[in-house]
Amino acid sequence: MRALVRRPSPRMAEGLITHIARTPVDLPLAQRQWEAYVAALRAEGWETVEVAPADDCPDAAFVEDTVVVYGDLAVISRPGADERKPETAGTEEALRGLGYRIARIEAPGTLDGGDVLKHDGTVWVGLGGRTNASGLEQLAALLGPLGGRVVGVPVAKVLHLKSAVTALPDGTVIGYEPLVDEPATWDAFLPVPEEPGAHVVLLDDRSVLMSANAPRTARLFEERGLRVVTVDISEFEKLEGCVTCLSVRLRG
Ligand SMILES: NC(=O)NCCC[C@H](N)C(=O)O
Repeated sequence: MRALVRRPSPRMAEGLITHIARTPVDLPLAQRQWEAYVAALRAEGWETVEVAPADDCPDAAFVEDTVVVYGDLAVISRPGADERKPETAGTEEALRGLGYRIARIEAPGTLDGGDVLKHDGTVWVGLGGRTNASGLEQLAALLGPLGGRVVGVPVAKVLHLKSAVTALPDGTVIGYEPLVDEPATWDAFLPVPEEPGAHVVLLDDRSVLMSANAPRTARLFEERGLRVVTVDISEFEKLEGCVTCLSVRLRG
């Protein structure tokens, strides 16, 4: 099991914000938090592969947004924010080097990986923020032959679909309800009591990685029989990032 990561840019403090107010980022702390995030993945058995740094791109650490990986296919994204478009070249190079087939979202399509939630053959794509209808249609055409069924979901209250919802190993979709546009999209929707609790990275079929900033949600997951690993990512949360954005898991 491998995961792509990308170290934070020295310009990270200039990262984009859309829905929250800017508060100063502590860069040395962000760098330590990133190292600890990578160490947590490794401790859980994930080999981490670093995408070449993109130091001129303040948001480069949010590597998830640059690609959607499905089976042996890497769909290189076309980020909705122009500032982030140069981030994709390094991701493409890394995945080509790992042997993935490469496809690309082309203009006028835009799509951020953070808008794409996959579970068991269904691929929900958030529309309204960084991803547009053309990006969704292109992704659907690329994943359809591989068995991926793409479903559009409105996103207006937060940056990305996965800023609102993610899925537990059993497919239960979790979200902090005030920020979820249409909770009824999912049959198995579980509201969580804290905003940073809405994001999990699946480590294996009974373990999740989540922000240290959501202790009540962590207890809720433990009561459901999950093992919870926490990381402090406060400096990334100041830029609307969450645990999912900092890696791309490669399961193939
Ligand atoms: N997948 C994600 O949720 N990515 C977070 C990206 C945050 C970054 N500051 C941005 O606005 O693009």
